[in-house]
Amino acid sequence: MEAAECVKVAVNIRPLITPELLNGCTDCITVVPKEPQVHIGSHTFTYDFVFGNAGLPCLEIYDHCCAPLVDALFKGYNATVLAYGQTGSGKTYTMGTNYSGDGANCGIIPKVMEDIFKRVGTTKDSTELLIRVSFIEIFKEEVFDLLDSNSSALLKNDGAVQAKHVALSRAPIQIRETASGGITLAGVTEAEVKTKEEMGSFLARGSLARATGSTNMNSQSSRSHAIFTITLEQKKISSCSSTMTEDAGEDILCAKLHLVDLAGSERAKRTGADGMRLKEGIHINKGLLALGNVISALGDERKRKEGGHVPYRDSKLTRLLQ
Ligand SMILES: Nc1ncnc2c1ncn2[C@@H]1O[C@H](COP(=O)(O)OP(=O)(O)OP(=O)(O)O)[C@@H](O)[C@H]1O
Repeated sequence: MEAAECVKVAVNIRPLITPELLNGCTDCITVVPKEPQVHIGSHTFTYDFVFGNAGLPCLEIYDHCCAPLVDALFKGYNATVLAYGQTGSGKTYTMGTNYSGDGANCGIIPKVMEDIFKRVGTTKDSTELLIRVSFIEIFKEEVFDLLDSNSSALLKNDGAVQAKHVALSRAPIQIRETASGGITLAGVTEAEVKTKEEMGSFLARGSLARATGSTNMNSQSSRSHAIFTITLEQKKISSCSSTMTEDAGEDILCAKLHLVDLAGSERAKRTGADGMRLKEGIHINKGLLALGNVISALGDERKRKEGGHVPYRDSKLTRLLQ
């Protein structure tokens, strides 16, 4: 992959929602026709893609931004999709991390699942595949396992309210560094899945267990960064001559796709947050600042060439995505 292709930035403009229309809000973003460019007041911003409003149709986000990453996953490349934006801007909706398994959600993760299992169907005669998922959240700088089996047992009986309680009372997971410098999460659930439905059930279970709360700007605001990780291990079946082995020079090809729904950046004045919500907001903004610093350090070609410091250790979010 060319360096210039390593990071792509797309903006997805959501329509005004009912409470905003009732408050007399109007669109403040103008999309430049046929260009990936938007105007906000006197400022102009250019991205790789613009979806929604007068840009490309929202339904095409997956095809333009994520299908190439799923393709790369099957070729052994790691990739990350991050949804970043102000609280209430539509990150959870876009990623599909409010998945309930009823098929109504057309967010990015449900489409990734569909695409992966379509591809599995076409390679199963030549390749043995092992697919695992984990789903964690970083809430107030602590990492929690959204697929913790204790919470799933309670979920069956008591529904969402109980799930929220369990999510908050669980023991946090420790981040460990391996001898080779890799990052692992001690004891995190890594569930093996064989079908799209099975993967969907883990997404739905974790979505329900995630910490949410109400603020002035979003009645169902995510108070945590959520990371749904799909790990794909491929081993060629020896009787077949697979191009995979020739490409990678390895018998087993392993790659991860991280799908991240970040908590929204907030201004306490506008969210009306105080007490616990305010403390959550401070942690959220700190994590997002650390992420921004890491991305700028990586994006600075001169610093990168000089082997400049990348501040991964400034937050759990950046350590995990390291
Ligand atoms: N593309 C869209 N079309 C229609 N409604 C949308 C769209 N995107 C978001 N919404 C609606 O906007 C509201 C806020 O969306 P969402 O909860 O996804 O925001 P968020 O960025 O995840 O917020 P937070 O950071 O507070 O968690 C929800 O009611 C959601 O249903």
